Amino acid sequence: MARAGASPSRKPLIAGNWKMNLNHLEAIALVQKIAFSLKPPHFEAVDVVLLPPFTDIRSVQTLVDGDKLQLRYGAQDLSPYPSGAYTGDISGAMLAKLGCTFAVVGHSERREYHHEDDQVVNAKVKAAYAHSLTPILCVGEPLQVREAGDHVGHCTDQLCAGLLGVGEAQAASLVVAYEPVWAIGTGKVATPADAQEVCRAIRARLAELYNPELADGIRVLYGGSVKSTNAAEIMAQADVDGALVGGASLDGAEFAGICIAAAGGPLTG
Ligand SMILES: O=C[C@H](O)COP(=O)(O)O
Repeated sequence: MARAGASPSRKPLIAGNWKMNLNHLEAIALVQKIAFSLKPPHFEAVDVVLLPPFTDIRSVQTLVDGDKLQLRYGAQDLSPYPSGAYTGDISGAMLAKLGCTFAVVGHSERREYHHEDDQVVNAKVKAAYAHSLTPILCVGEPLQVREAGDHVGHCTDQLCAGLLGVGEAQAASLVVAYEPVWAIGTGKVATPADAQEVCRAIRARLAELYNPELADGIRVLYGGSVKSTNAAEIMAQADVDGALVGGASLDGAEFAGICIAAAGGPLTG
């Protein structure tokens, strides 16, 4: 969807974070359904990124390569380390070899359940760049921070910490996702104005960290209970360039509906 004032480099992006759902056979079925539901003009208008569990990535790669699908894919996390004795971890190099082009970093579920602090998030951002993966850097406030009115500062502080030591050349390809923790998986979607307030503040902080032109080209997504029925109004906001979708990305028709909304609506003619 062409949004007034948005830089052309901010092509809308819809990313489906499957979280810990779907085995590799279920993954194949979902990718086929999404691919069937979207047509070439949609892909001209929106970038569609799938973020399966690690165990599904090879299957997704085979399908995307074999059927020449215009879908991109990536990982939900990566190790901050390049290789070695880190049991259970997956390196950026392994993901790049599987054709991944994106990696989520700093999702609130990693911060909460795996105790990932800003330093770890920053190391993972750098690990992603080291392997030519685009980090989708997640920031977002818990409910008590929102209720105290400190949500903007909380998110921009997380942004700065995540980008410590990241230079302009790398930051130019960054994707940021604003996900208020209270809106994730709860059905409590932020209002379009809530999303715009924080996404605009994120862009303003990026302009301070780097420069206004670079900030104007960076995609800032909203995430939290996005569905096909609310996607268009959220993405109509000036500083919201797409969505990081959780639950609704597990339903092929629903996820395709979100992508179509981001592409400007159903095809005509
Ligand atoms: O990564 C995705 C977000 O956590 C949003 O999840 P949700 O769409 O289920 O609320």
